[in-house]
Amino acid sequence: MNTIYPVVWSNNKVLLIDQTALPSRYTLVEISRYEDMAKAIKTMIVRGAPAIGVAAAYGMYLGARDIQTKEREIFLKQLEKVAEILRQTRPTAVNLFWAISRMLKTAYESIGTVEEIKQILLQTAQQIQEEDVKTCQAIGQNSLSILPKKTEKLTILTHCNAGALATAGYGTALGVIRAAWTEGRLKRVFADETRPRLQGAKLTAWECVQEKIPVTVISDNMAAHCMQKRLIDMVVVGADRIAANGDTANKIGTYGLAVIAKMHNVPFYVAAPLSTVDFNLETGDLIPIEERDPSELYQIGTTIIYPDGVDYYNPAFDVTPAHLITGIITEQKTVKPEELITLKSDLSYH
Ligand SMILES: CSC[C@@H](O)[C@@H](O)C(=O)COP(=O)(O)O
Repeated sequence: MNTIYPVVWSNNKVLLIDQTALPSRYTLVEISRYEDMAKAIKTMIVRGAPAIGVAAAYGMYLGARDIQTKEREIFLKQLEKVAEILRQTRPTAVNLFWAISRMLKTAYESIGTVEEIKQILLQTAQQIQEEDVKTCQAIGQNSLSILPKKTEKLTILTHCNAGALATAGYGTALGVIRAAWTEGRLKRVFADETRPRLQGAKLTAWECVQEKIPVTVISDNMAAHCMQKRLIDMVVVGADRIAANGDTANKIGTYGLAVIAKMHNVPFYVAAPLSTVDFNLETGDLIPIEERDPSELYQIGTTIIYPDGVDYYNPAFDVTPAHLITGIITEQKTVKPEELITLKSDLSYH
């Protein structure tokens, strides 16, 4: 079950759950203009690769809606500008670019008046959103066959938030966890806190509490200890962009987790829709890595926690090499990273 929808189309505007306010406040932000959607993506009011894609698709419609022309060519030219602003928001999650390309392709291929094209764009954004929920549910179902075979219930560790909040609903890594919970296979989730923005502690833990899934939050540097103590049966994480060879960009800290999982023989799975695979990139070192403001590191609330005079480096993502990944769980099936290429045919929007 899942009743958390981070992006909702209602009364001609988009409502976003403000993920920067959770878990202390549950508030909705209304978005009626594409510029505000771009800002919401950049400031992480909405975040998580598939959710960013859905938000950008609605952003494209909002931008299209405000274009004041009946001339198709002028309309398409202005829509390209909307696309460019939305593309500038976050560089790593490929779902953003995938959704924008799909919306643009739809506009170019639609016949009819500008007003009719606008309506088709709204329908396409809604379709992207509906497809994503189904995709996540399929990922959850496909994961049931790869869950470690044990008579006892499983403890699964996850990093960051790849849940309903990070998708259109249900989640990818948390979709796997939801499916295992529903099947009675799950004992408990271990959620990495996920410095510096704490998506694990704030968002994954919040989602688990909503669904009454037992959750233990640990700081990131406790994961190795937990694996050494054999507290963890499996690791499952989401992805922001997967290269053709299976190298996977995900929230900073994922790579370290994969290294220690390998060291302790704990299976390490990536759960992601095919819209997160970028077959244009041969290997993970070509994936652009977002660097965010250093205040995310040195400031907790309004308190500065580092001394003056230090330098900062704040990459938001890292790349886990394919050889550390046990399998990639997609909506079609679970594959070894080197088999990912066999699923290529479905990807017409990159
Ligand atoms: C299903 S979401 C997968 C990833 O997007 C998620 O693991 C992640 O890294 C999110 O990063 P964020 O910076 O919070 O957008």
